[in-house]
Amino acid sequence: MRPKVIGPYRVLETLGSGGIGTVYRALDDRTNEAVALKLLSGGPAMDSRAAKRLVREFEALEDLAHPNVVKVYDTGVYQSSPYLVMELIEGLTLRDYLSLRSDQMVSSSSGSSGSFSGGSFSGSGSFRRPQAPASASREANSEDGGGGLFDLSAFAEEAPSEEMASGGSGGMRFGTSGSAARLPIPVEPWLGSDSDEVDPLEFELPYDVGAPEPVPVKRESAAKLEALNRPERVGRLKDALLQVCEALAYIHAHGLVHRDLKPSNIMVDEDRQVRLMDFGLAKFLADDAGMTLDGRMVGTFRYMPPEQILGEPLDGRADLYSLGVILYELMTGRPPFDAKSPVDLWHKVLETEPPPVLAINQWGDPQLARVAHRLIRKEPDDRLQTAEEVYEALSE
Ligand SMILES: Nc1ncnc2c1ncn2[C@@H]1O[C@H](COP(=O)(O)OP(=O)(O)OP(=O)(O)O)[C@@H](O)[C@H]1O
Repeated sequence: MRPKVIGPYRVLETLGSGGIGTVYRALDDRTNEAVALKLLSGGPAMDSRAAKRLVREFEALEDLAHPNVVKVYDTGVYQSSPYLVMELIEGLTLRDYLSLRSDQMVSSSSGSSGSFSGGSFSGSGSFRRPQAPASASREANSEDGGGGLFDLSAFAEEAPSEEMASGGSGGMRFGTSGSAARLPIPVEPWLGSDSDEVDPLEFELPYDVGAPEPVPVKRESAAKLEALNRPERVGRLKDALLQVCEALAYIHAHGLVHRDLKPSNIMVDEDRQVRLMDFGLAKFLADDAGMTLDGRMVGTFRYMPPEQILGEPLDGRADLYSLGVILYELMTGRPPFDAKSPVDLWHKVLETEPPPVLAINQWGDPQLARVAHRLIRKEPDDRLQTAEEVYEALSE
């Protein structure tokens, strides 16, 4: 049941639940300021592990101050569960933001000003946040029993694009898990079954991405490609990525690696300002390792670089790999590697090359495609090396 009061904060509504807790919209009774309060809510077996994660999240965040990094204000303990108070972001996750049509944007420019409009806002102008389908992560978590080596939620928790398209043109799923409702946000039908089979060798790429896989690549339908390649959407994508690069450059300069970069951890507010969220997995490079202290692997498998899968030491280039996966996905509507089990996925990530972005989306922006492929290289040394370099490559 939702608490009414947590410390000096009055809980107003549930914003959503993630792998380690629930986020509430709350009011600071002392200042009357609206905040986001993340309350840790793991089961008994998860308590100490989750508590450590939250404390780490807070420690990593408390001294950070950057316009593209969510601000942490306070922390505390409520009924034996730690909580974290942060800046309330009225906005959308990057994926949902990019699925807005241009007529839902007040300004259709690709610059950094403008705001959302249309069905995505309530009458008061405040924003109703789409809920990541959390059921998969919760189920996967319980399969793991909370005590295994791997957190299976990491495999399932990032909603595949199909989730977005599941409502067809009727709308997008909202609400907490188990109580999904519909709000009238039309969603781009990116994915579906009507794809062409295309031999990747037919394509001449404007850059070297290594030998393409000798398997047919499913090219998306013209309608889906048109939606993905709308110039206004591509402009929004580039603008958001540049801001993510600024945030990453900042946290990397502070010796932090995010470790769990994914579209749901990137939010865009009404002014198109991007915030990097959820530093629960960030750790100082000094005590870096692929596992948490108690030997549990953390992170979201789909966005995990090979070195993280292998439990090797990580640096900022691990986040750049994740950024590459995000970019690949947002350009093609599908992840570079997909599989039904973590083991199959790891095998693919470690051993195989993904289809070239432009083989799936032949009208995709070649510059963005090039950046994506330069980020998802298996060897960290072969990638663009810093967030600044990515910023430059995106600005060319
Ligand atoms: N500061 C914030 N302001 C507004 N909404 C937030 C804030 N932090 C989190 N949320 C929203 O609350 C929901 C749950 O967030 P949470 O970080 O717990 O989970 P997650 O990022 O979806 O998954 P995980 O924590 O497992 O990576 C998400 O929909 C997220 O967008």
